[in-house]
Amino acid sequence: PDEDSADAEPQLGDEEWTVPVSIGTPPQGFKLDLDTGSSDLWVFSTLLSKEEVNGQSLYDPNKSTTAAKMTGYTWDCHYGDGSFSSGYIYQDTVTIGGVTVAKQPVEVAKTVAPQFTQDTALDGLVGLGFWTINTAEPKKQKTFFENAAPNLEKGLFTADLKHEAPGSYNFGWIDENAHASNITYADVDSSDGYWMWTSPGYAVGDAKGINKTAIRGITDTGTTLLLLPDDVVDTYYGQVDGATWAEEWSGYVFDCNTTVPDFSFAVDNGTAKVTVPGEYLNYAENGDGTCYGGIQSDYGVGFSIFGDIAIKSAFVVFDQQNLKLGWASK
Ligand SMILES: O=C(CNCCc1c[nH]c2ccccc12)Nc1scc(-c2ccccc2)c1C(=O)NCc1ccccc1
Repeated sequence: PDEDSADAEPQLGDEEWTVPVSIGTPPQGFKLDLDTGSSDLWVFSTLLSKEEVNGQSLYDPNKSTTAAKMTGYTWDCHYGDGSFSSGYIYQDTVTIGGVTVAKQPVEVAKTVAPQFTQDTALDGLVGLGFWTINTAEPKKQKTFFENAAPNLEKGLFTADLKHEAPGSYNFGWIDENAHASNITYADVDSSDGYWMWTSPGYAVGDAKGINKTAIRGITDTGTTLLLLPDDVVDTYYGQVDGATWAEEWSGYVFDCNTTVPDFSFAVDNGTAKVTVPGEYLNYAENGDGTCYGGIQSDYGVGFSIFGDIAIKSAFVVFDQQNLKLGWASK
């Protein structure tokens, strides 16, 4: 049934993907970033001061006959890049990819960080992590997916992001035409509120065997890059001619003409693996002839982050019912 599918438009050179979301009655339309690394659904709103808005669409609860203020409720998000957003909460009807949730907590922004004001490509986020890291006070609220799941055929959603091309998210079903290989599943540990799993190892370039080292990390559509443990990062860049850690860019950079090797990570006992093409790992030009790597260190995070660069290299199943994460090539 293809009614439960949302097209994801790539923005800003694959920095993020947004999907069309409608909120309220009559429906107000927004471009929201589906984010498996957080659990708040928040949107730019008419409560924001003019200086904090830069063309984004603003949700106006007063114009929605189905909006109901959650009196006394607030929310307050802070992200690892130092960005933040906060405000009040209304319940309203939310539709994404043909799936509608009535009375979904919609966190309306009263304050947003400059990073969001400057990001004209998005009007907010749809958290698709677990409710345990939702920031609503005095009581945490469920995500759009957690509220929708009971009415879906299967308690799962899939991400099929593509390199510099529209991708798609499906809710409740797996599109067998969207993936080439069998789907290999890993166990999910949701105790920290993330889609946390452990890859048994990795390989650089076309190396046949894998370096058996556990990489514990989250699968996070809201983070652009692939943040990995220092030993893995050093081994990878050891095979990139001229790559160095540059203070001024606070990350690994290399000459833009450098041929960058693929990076593969294993799934399950290493039977299956996902290969990130070298092309995706030359992430951005710094403007001085050097390019910024798509693989960087996860130092200070506490776990690794399999961000968009990894996700767009595969067809990914987020199975909330069975706490499994499925990876397939496409
Ligand atoms: O927050 C999310 C997912 N939502 C992002 C929403 C968002 C935040 N600015 C945005 C800007 C545009 C669109 C979405 C977002 N994932 C996680 S789990 C742990 C960390 C973390 C903790 C400590 C240190 C580092 C990361 C992050 C993190 O901060 N990622 C973003 C990032 C990671 C690295 C560099 C930049 C950003």
